[in-house]
Amino acid sequence: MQTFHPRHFAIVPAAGSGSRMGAARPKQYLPLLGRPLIHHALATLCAAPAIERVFVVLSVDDAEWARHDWSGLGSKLVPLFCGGATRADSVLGGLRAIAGEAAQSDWVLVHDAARPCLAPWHIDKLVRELAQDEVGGLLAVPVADTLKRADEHRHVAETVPRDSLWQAQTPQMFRYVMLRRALETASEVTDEASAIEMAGLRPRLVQGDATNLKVTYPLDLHLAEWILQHRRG
Ligand SMILES: Nc1ccn([C@@H]2O[C@H](COP(=O)(O)OP(=O)(O)OP(=O)(O)O)[C@@H](O)[C@H]2O)c(=O)n1
Ligand SMILES: C[C@](O)(CO)[C@H](O)COP(=O)(O)O
Repeated sequence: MQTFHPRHFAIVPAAGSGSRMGAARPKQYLPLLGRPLIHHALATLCAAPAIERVFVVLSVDDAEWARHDWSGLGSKLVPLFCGGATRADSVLGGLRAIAGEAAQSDWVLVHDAARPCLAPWHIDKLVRELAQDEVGGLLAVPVADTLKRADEHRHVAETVPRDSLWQAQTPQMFRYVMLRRALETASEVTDEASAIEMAGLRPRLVQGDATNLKVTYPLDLHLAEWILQHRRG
């Protein structure tokens, strides 16, 4: 009997402006250890044996991609100039652009360009733990701090129980057709899992770790640099 093995594709949304970083150019192109920030996550994804192809979603008028040499990352890497106004629009644009290549039940791993410390073991764990899952899921870490909800004067209104609260990271891994349909109907979501939840499904939480941080503010660049410099293996 012939068995069908789903393939794994990566989509890397990289069409944001980095407004909270406040730099002169989008944060994905800021230098980090001598490379554009986005290079680090792309290198890890392109080197992952499980991943067939890595699609980078850039803004339609991105002028910076072509100024860098990506040839060292090999033939898996494909730029797509179809970013949208929001992260969700960019991911959906990428999914539509690869319609000819991805089969309905192939897996898609969506990973922020702004998370440069993605490691091979993050990808391996996600792919392994979700291999038999009906829905898919995401890397995440349990909340470690005590949580406060603020009132309008920035006084503590209440302490929020943190049991069962997790911080969502990327990659987030779902079947191609399920994710595309979910994003086509979802509104105002900040991650793929939210769109899947709105479709009535329950993504699985796969425990990651704090090193896979998102570079949002200037301090995060220093943290990312330190993590990459001190990483072993
Ligand atoms: N219209 C958008 C907005 C965001 N992103 C991407 O989504 C990821 C996570 O978003 P975020 O960290 O919020 O990036 P920015 O939108 O660039 O940052 P900011 O919100 O500070 O402007 C980033 O890799 C970013 O490039 C995207 O592809 N298209
Ligand atoms: C997808 C994400 O990285 C999960 O933490 C996040 O939601 C995207 O970041 P944003 O700052 O909300 O755009």
